[in-house]
Amino acid sequence: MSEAREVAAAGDGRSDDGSTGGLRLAARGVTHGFEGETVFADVDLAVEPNEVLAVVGPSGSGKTTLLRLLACFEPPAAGVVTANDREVWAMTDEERLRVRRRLGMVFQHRSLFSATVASNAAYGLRVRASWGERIRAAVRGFLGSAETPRAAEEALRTVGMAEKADRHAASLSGGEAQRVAIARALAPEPDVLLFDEPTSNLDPRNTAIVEEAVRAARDRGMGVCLATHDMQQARRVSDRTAVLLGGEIIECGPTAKVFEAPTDSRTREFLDGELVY
Ligand SMILES: Nc1ncnc2c1ncn2[C@@H]1O[C@H](COP(=O)(O)OP(=O)(O)OP(=O)(O)O)[C@@H](O)[C@H]1O
Repeated sequence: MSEAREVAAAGDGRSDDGSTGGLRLAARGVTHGFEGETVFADVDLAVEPNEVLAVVGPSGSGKTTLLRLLACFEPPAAGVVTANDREVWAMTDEERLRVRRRLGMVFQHRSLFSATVASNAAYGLRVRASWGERIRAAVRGFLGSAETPRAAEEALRTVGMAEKADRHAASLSGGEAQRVAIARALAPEPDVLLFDEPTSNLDPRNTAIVEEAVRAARDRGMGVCLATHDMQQARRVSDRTAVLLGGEIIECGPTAKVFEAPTDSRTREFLDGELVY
């Protein structure tokens, strides 16, 4: 069976000719916690193609934990995570890996590799390349970053880091490293982006650059799940907002509606900064 057919048979959203359709990632009745303590229970949430979904909530409410479950890092304690309606933890390791390769992720404790900016940005492209491409690239010196693939270059340009492509990652400021981590996630054109506080280290100008990159990714058809405690950021970039509070999603809907006419009184209090957890 060809790889395209195998993938189509796995039902992860790629069509028979190998082209990609959208990927819908969802948590269904998900409960998770640590050391006997429940962080959240019975969470339902889906990241649709072509949308930015913001997950907002106070520190410690479980935003990172939820993103890690959607990223298939670990199975939930209860409930299921699905990719195009297939339970990811019922898939074979190979099928799940294919789903993960369709995700672009930036987590708070991101770490760049000890290599140049260009090599970091090209990482996802190297991982996704077929063995034949990898061998040809290695022969051309691509793996040693002698050449930056166009998609990596483009992603670096998107976050304003193209001029620093030859710099070593260790020499970057925190904000620059953050932007390179974002370029690394964007370069392979994933179907879904999972961004955990992607602008926490950035000044207003660079925050605006990243927010524009998020909108552009959405406009190219990607689904973006953005965890943030910056309410104004959620308002500026997201199409839908989910409020994670007190161990549950208390509200999820169009961003304008959540901000202007929330159905749960705790949402209003949280947005107004009156609810302290
Ligand atoms: N690996 C772990 N082991 C034990 N407890 C954990 C682990 N990861 C997270 N927690 C706990 O789970 C809860 C939720 O953490 P999480 O990082 O998901 O919250 P968050 O909403 O992303 O917070 P922040 O906005 O501060 O990043 C916290 O109480 C945290 O201490």
